[in-house]
Amino acid sequence: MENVFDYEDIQLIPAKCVVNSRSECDTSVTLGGHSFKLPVVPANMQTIIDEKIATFLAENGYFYIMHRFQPEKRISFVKEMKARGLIASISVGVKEEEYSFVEQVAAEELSPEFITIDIAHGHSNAVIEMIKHIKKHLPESFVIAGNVGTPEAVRELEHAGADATKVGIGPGKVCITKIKTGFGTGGWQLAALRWCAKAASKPIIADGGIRTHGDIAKSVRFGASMVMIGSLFAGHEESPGETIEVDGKLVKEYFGSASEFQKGERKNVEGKKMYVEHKGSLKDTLIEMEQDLQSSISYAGGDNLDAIRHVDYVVVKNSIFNGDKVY
Ligand SMILES: NC(=O)C1=CN([C@@H]2O[C@H](COP(=O)(O)OP(=O)(O)OC[C@H]3O[C@@H](n4cnc5c(N)ncnc54)[C@H](OP(=O)(O)O)[C@@H]3O)[C@@H](O)[C@H]2O)C=CC1
Ligand SMILES: Nc1nc2c(ncn2[C@@H]2O[C@H](COP(=O)(O)O)[C@@H](O)[C@H]2O)c(=O)[nH]1
Repeated sequence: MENVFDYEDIQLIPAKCVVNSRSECDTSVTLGGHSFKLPVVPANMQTIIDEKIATFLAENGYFYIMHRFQPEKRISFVKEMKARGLIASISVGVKEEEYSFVEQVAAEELSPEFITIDIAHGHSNAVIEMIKHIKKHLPESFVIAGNVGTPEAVRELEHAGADATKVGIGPGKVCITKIKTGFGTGGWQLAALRWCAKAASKPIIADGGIRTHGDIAKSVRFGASMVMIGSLFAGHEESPGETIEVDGKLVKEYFGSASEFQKGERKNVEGKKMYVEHKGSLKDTLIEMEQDLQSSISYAGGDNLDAIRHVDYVVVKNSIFNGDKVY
């Protein structure tokens, strides 16, 4: 790994515009045979998504991945989505009970369109075995496996049958893995994405570290088919996190899936809780993301996401914000 950089160190270089209006630019992406409005998916975390948000996203053409932290609700969730003609997209872990869960889903002939294997250290036999188990019992489901941070891991999970891999160990806003373990892609997530994408033969989902809408375009440039985002989606009216008032201002909680708040105990804690400013409706953020990405496409000199994948870039070490606050 010779070139190490992160989102804030990169600027994409504009190419001649070919559209008359940014509204001509198409931000849609295809994953698993389905087309989605944006290459963006809210993180499968309990303070980011719930059944109501998942339904809203599916009804409006956005990709979603439901979290796995209320395991008893997953079967009824899949049934409900199927009954409404919506895509079913759920998460699983790798513990013993998840094997029988997959078998139960198969026995009920539910076959969710997407299943994400969601663990911290995805380059493991536990994930490889779970990929094989899902592919055996639910061959129609598109399997996303992660998280990983190396080309070896991407290749191994793809070889085991994963249809996409999720890249990002430790770059998350509420992540403390890098501090507690010394490992991960925190601080060089964009370079890690590039490194992994070069090895991938299937789609890659960039996960964690997105702080601005421009970072979505940068992820696409460096090989992401889809971008998973937590903190930017926290704090909306609809967000499941608790709302509290601090100094007369409304804020909402956002906590890590490996935090004590998720786990209910202080064991192997690798996540923390923060409060984010209350920021209006999720719908408005999605619209703004789409407009900003349309603008990115126009700067890339094209009219769809593919244009971004081919633009030049410069590395401007830690200087692009020029002392400005991000927002
Ligand atoms: N993207 C990221 O950087 C990170 C994300 N997370 C998120 O936190 C949640 C909980 O993750 P996770 O703890 O993996 O899930 P689980 O608590 O479901 O653990 C999954 C299994 O993997 C084992 N395990 C966990 N970490 C390791 C490790 N480093 N080495 C070997 N075995 C391990 C666990 O056993 P045992 O607990 O006994 O070790 C358990 O059997 C997930 O949603 C995950 O995405 C967590 C950390 C980093
Ligand atoms: N190390 C940890 N990473 C976590 C935890 N909970 C979630 N995550 C990861 O963060 C991203 C979201 O990142 P953001 O920068 O957009 O906020 C999420 O998708 C997970 O991969 C955790 O407890 N510890």
